[in-house]
Amino acid sequence: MHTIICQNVSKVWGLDTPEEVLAIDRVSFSVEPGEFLVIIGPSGCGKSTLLSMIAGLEPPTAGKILHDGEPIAGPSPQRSMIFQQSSLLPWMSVIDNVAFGLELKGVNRKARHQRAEHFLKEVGLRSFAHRYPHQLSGGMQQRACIARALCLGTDVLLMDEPFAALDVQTRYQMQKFLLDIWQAAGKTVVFVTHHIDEAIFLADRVIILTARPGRLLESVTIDMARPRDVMSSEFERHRNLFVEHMRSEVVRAFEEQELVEMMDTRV
Ligand SMILES: Nc1ncnc2c1ncn2[C@@H]1O[C@H](COP(=O)(O)OP(=O)(O)OP(=O)(O)O)[C@@H](O)[C@H]1O
Repeated sequence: MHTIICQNVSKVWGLDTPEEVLAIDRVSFSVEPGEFLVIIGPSGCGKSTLLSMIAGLEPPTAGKILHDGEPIAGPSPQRSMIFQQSSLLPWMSVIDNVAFGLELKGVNRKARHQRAEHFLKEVGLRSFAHRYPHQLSGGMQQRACIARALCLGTDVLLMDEPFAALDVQTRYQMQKFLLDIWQAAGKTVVFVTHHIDEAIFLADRVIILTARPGRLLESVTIDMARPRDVMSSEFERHRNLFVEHMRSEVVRAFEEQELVEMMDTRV
């Protein structure tokens, strides 16, 4: 069985208002259990919109989204979102943040701290358990968010440009770290980025969306062995293929943006 199925999914923001925007247009794809799927596309093409519908934070305007065969009717602990900015609660220690989902489920303090400690160790943050989020670096905060999702026993990690705010070195370390965690934990990952190298480095398969409205342009399987060498000719071949696929879409997105800005500034 597929873990996630999107069938002819569309999303219109501001339906029947002057601000109506068709963000996603009849997109269909599925995600296998344990697959690492990356969604890529030009700015504003609807990547975050699609992810928030899979998370159950927004309903589609048309079409169906299923998780393990069941229609997604709202958020669920089985699907955890990880955003560009850490969503840790600033007034709670790291361990309380990681254990927070279990607290909501009524798990007692000792049991939830034991489980949270296990996942903090997995992400290399055991010695930071009693610090507060502002005492952690950006990369460490994102690792704590991943630990929180794993601690909750989530099936599917939905990641919306989670490393975009990090410097290049930390971003690379976090990509390697995420692959290790994904391989060890056997989770399904749906990861949004507009960074071609990040997509090729991480993905089993990449879905490319067109400029808005986001439609499915291509689905590309990345059949390179891991760990992937960004300097290899094989990586370069994939990079060129993606640049080729995306070039016209990026130009289209940019032209449309310019047009919108021109209309906005017209008196
Ligand atoms: N909550 C919202 N209300 C109204 N319109 C929205 C909302 N969220 C997104 N949109 C619009 O939907 C379109 C797609 O936006 P979305 O953020 O999904 O794109 P994206 O591909 O994730 O962009 P980026 O790569 O720049 O983050 C845009 O035109 C955006 O203005």
